[in-house]
Amino acid sequence: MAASPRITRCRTVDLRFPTSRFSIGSDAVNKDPDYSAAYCVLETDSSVEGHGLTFTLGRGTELCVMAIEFLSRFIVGRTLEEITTDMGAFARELTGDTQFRWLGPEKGVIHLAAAALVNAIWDLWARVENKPVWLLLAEMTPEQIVKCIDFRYIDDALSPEEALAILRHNEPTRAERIAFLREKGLPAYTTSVGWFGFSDEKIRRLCKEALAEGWTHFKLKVGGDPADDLRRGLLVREEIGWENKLMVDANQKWGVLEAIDRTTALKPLQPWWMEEPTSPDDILGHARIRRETGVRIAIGEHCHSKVMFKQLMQAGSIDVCQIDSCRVAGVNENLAIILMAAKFGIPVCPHAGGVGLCEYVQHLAAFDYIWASASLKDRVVEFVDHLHEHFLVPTRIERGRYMLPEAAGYSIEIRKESLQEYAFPQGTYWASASTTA
Ligand SMILES: C[C@H](O)[C@@H](O)CC(=O)C(=O)O
Repeated sequence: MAASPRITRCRTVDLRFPTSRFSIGSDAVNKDPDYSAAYCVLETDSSVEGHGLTFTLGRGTELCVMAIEFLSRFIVGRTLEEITTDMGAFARELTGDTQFRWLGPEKGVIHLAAAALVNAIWDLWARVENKPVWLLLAEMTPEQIVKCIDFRYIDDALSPEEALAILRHNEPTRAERIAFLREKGLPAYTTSVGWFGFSDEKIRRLCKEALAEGWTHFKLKVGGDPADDLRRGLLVREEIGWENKLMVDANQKWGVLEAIDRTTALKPLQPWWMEEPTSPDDILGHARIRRETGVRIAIGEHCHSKVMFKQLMQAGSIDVCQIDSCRVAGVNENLAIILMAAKFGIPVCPHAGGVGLCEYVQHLAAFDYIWASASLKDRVVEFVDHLHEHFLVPTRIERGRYMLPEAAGYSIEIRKESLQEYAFPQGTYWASASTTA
């Protein structure tokens, strides 16, 4: 058996992509954001590399790059086998260091950096095994999966024994779900029709095009003028009808009291969910909004740890669990969240609105179906049509469904040409932009 590759170096790239000028509800990103990512490549003493990234939105990416370089000291010099023999211990080592915890714990830039590195290890592992990450997970044993999870702060909600019971219950029928996914793919929804800044005509055109492509679930940004939110929502309803699903996303725009009023005011749209109506840290606030409006609440893209998700589930704050591939510390922590959601009977509808998030999260949604929930009921994976051309294995969407990749790895390797063009600030795009500024 070939020796396990030893990680010799972690290369990092600050990537910034000038995107079409869209905007979303929260003011923080209403100023012409550029999609961006802190990207890392784990070089090894073999020909195989591991690739990972953490998504950012235009500002501060260099801080994530610095944090990745800082944390990579835990990885460089070790063999893949040393790390993957106990992935749970590795995850705790990367996120639980007594000194790094003062930069968190398990939140902020240091946690985003851990996400990029953990995901890069999974990419490397899957490449060595010559499988996509979703299949690497699918072919593990329940015991191997549980060993990837650090239960320290969640065992009051999900114990290792409970996780094992869920996995062992679903193991006998695993093969049929793998076959189904390979044939039918994962149901998805589109966010691409309803960004702020789109004219009515553009929204109508995009809705018509999406319907023709087979989309049945549509997400609209809200959080602007109340009357205009409702007007735009009714416009989308005119185009998609009432049998298709419409979700609304406020991107943390309101305080709790206003969120209750604004969510209630949008009930004529029959929203399938209201997403991020208030601060993602406000667990009790989301419970109150859910209780007082009766509208399904979706949250997760800015929830920084499994502990946040645990509390949202325990407090009755959440109807839809929107995991994000690199907001928490990568695959390991998301396995914990997905299994917790399965225990609480909460559907996982992953967030994927950014650079590489779609490419990443299809693997995690497959894990949920194969091993955790064993159901696709009320489960849709987000899709946005941004920047897939920069990836060697871009997402493949057919009739509103993700068709799973068979290429080895985590689908996150970025083309060399894109790295050369959009590395910041030395990439050819930014070099020419600064000369013309
Ligand atoms: C701004 C990003 O594209 C994205 O994260 C927006 C968002 O909130 C989403 O749900 O997607």
